[in-house]
Amino acid sequence: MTKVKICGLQEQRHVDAASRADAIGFVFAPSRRQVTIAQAAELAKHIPADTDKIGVFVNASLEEIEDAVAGVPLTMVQLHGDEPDELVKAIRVPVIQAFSIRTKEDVEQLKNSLANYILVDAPGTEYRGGSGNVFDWSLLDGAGIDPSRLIVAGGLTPENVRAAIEQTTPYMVDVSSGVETERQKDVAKIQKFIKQVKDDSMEQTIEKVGFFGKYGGQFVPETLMKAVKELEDAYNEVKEDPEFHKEYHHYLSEYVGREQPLTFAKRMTEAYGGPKIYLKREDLNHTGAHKVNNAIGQALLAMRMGKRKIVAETGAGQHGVATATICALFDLDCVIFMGEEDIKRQQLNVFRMKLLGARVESVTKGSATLKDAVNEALRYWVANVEDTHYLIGSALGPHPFPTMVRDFQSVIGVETRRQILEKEGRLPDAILACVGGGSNAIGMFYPFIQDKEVKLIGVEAAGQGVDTDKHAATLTKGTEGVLHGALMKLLQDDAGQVQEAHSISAGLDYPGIGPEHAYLADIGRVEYRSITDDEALAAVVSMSRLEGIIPALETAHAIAEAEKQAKSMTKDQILIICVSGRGDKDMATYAENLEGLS
Ligand SMILES: O=C(O)c1ccccc1NCC(=O)[C@H](O)[C@H](O)COP(=O)(O)O
Repeated sequence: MTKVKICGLQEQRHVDAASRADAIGFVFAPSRRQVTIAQAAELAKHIPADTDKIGVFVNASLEEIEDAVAGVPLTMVQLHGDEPDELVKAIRVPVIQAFSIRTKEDVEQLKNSLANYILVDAPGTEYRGGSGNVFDWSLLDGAGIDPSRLIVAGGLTPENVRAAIEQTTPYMVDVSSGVETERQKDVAKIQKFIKQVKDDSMEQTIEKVGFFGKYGGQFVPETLMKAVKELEDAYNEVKEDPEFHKEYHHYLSEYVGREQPLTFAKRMTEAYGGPKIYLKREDLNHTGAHKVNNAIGQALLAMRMGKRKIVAETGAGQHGVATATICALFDLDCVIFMGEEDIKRQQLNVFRMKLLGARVESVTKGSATLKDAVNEALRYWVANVEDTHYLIGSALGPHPFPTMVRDFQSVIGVETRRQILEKEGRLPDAILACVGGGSNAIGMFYPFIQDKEVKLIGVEAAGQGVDTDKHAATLTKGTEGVLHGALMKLLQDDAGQVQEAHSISAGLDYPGIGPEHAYLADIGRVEYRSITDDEALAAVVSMSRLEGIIPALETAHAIAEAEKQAKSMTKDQILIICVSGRGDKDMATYAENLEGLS
């Protein structure tokens, strides 16, 4: 597959956006994109170990180049000036030599280069490179350049890069200007460029606004349409705003306590007898679960929109607690809808929300669980839409909610990807996460979607068994239907009436599934399995005793499936489990169901 280099990066959020690129370029030559060695070194700390860090120079001395190679450290050097062969030979890391292409003669000349790689670019305008101009690719036709040495640059964009690859079949493509808006790097364009190169019809379908394949959309009443569109516009704006990202990451680090470790589970690894097992520790977040990653992002967005009132739903209470916490932090008015059944199961969290200043509204309609809480929260939003933001807790609801929640939760997968590369020097063989609405899972999976060698497994709640009427295994047993503003897979009867879901875990007790999961299941990129209540409870005991970590009931579903998966995996393989939350909230359920535990 053609590799991708994103050049001229100067900010952390752009490095994060390029986390799936094969190479990052730092410009040390005079340029508006110029960075110092210290700046590049700081950014390089967050670049995965297997991503090349390439320094771009124009007629620099060997000493200057060596300082940067050691200081960042750089894994390659790109020469964009008139550097002599002696310099190329003296550099101790692989060298890329850039050539401006105007004529066939220019192409002939570059063949004499002693560099490991040859970069073909349009002639510079303002500086020696990064001009944003395209050269005539047909000049390379039949030139006999070794494709394994060829890097194509010059005016590439997400729109033309596939055509460039088809025509020139290079080893790597390189872009700078084409992923910028008004001379600044643009997160969405960086991600789109990488997707276009690395794949494929799948991701292009995902990008169809508001839909994942056929799933998703905005199936909302007329009265909500204005609010949904307003939210969509506001989110599109903040996505590109460096100040917003800075603020978001500030709270993640200073308030939530990120980044969270990727812990090697030594005793689980030994006990399960298969692959090396790592745990992504979302349980260590302030408030005890992954939910807070999304709550902070959406609360900041609500304030940008001038809304200081928040409504949310909660199932297990984790999202309710996260939302109440963030509302206390930002002094926002907060009302949380929670099913009466869940209120009984999660007394401790109900009290936490109240202590934090939120109003908890009990929902008695329907099965009095998560689905009904979402219904009521949506109703409340319709009635109060002028000054209230609906802070949805999972990757559900009308567009832009599923995309927005996924993006805020992707911090899980972005960190995990970097951490496993640092620890093991390679990507894992399998990743598991529990799935209710699907927010921890999509946040974990999304940064790995293009890594086809990584098996992604979502674990649903089989309750008392998928062949009973007491389960929440939506992807195993569901059919297409609309719920809470989106087309998804649902548990429903022949008349289209939504059926009650069941799981011992309130957070998985939902009859639908986020639309992106429905799509990923259809195309086979993610495999979905299900685990019963009893299997989950057994996994709670197993993990508590093997690792000293008491998991949430939701998380326990992923752990139980990990034990099964481990049986068919080998010792040289790596498996990662997303520990979406800790078990404190479930103590009453554990005490009741694990009575007699010796
Ligand atoms: O980017 C610069 O400002 C720059 C200045 C001096 C020498 C090289 C420079 N950039 C190199 C690159 O960014 C890429 O190798 C390539 O030229 C990108 O071209 P484009 O996509 O057309 O911006």
